[in-house]
Amino acid sequence: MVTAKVWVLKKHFEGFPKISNFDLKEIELPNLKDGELLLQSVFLSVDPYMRPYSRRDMKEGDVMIGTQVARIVESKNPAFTVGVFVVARSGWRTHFISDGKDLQALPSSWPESLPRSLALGTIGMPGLTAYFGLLEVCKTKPGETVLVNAAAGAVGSVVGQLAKIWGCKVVGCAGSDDKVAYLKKIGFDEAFNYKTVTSLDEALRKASPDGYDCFFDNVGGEFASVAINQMKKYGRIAVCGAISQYNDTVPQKGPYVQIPMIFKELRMEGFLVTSWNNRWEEGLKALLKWVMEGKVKCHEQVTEGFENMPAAFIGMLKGENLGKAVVKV
Ligand SMILES: NC(=O)C1=CN([C@@H]2O[C@H](COP(=O)(O)OP(=O)(O)OC[C@H]3O[C@@H](n4cnc5c(N)ncnc54)[C@H](OP(=O)(O)O)[C@@H]3O)[C@@H](O)[C@H]2O)C=CC1
Ligand SMILES: O=C(O)CCC[C@H](O)\C=C/C=C/C=C/C(=O)C/C=C\CCCCCO
Repeated sequence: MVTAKVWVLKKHFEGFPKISNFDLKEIELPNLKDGELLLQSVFLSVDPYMRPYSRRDMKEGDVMIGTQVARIVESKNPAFTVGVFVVARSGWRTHFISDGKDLQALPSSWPESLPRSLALGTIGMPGLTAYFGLLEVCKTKPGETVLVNAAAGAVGSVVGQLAKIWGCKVVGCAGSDDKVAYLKKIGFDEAFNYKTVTSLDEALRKASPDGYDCFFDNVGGEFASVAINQMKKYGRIAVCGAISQYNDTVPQKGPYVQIPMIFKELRMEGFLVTSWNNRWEEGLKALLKWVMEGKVKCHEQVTEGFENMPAAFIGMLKGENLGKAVVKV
């Protein structure tokens, strides 16, 4: 019998998550039935969506939702062999049983030298979010100017690098000077710390006096309200996330955006990366190629130890991560 450790949502979040919202439990896993697999998590992801989705999809006592890179340690399913690594969506667990239907094998061309944790970040759902958000929502053209916030994060850092590959000028903002330095290192044309600028409006205008063709919005809120007024005519806004609001106890009341939307004939489109589920293989292949060619740089914020998952999650929401936040078990 294998004992799995799991993190459950003890109490729904009110405002910012706290360690006390979580409970660490042990579950004795049964012996495998025919067709089943036993897997051990090796890297687990902590993502912003977990905050809003927990209220929508979970009840207190449930195992926290999430994805992981896991290794098959026992198999009674001829389609899967021991030792193979997969991406699963089994939540915050050290070990779990699967029938194999919900597992995605890492691309067969995955080099041994490449950290498998990237399958949770740049060469995984966040990277795909950047890829499809830019390609299919922003529809960037060479020579255009792209703005991205939370730019040093899992999604934002890929947005900026893909926009550079696709011939754009890229402006990014992040919440620390170290992150701003990182953005410039990976090729952003302009970058600023939104927490320390005296005026967001001035900082955006200085970074791109002619305005922005595309705005890849990961943050929402006041930033988005200011940025929309600096969009060029016929600009496109990809509404990817609103992390500035996930932890609100009282909904923010931002200024209305209708007037610039109409006057500048903007297109603002919300999207979920799962809308392109049938093209994830295309995206992963492209992202893996760019990473191997050195055209897309990766950075991970690795927290050691399953017992530190809540702290890693809270830290990511507070901006303590540079690059994709993952937990190494
Ligand atoms: N639509 C979709 O399919 C998907 C949407 N998303 C969304 O994309 C966004 C980025 O996700 P991801 O790359 O995984 O996360 P990140 O790796 O970017 O980590 C979150 C970052 O958000 C920033 N942040 C947190 N709170 C605030 C705030 N109040 N104001 C401004 N910035 C804040 C912090 O960076 P900083 O130092 O810059 O403050 C923090 O590091 C999220 O909104 C997420 O929900 C992600 C995946 C799929
Ligand atoms: O199991 C699930 O459904 C989670 C799937 C996660 C998976 O890896 C794929 C997609 C992740 C999408 C992330 C989306 C965002 O981060 C956007 C977050 C919030 C938007 C508002 C949600 C409001 C819910 O009430």
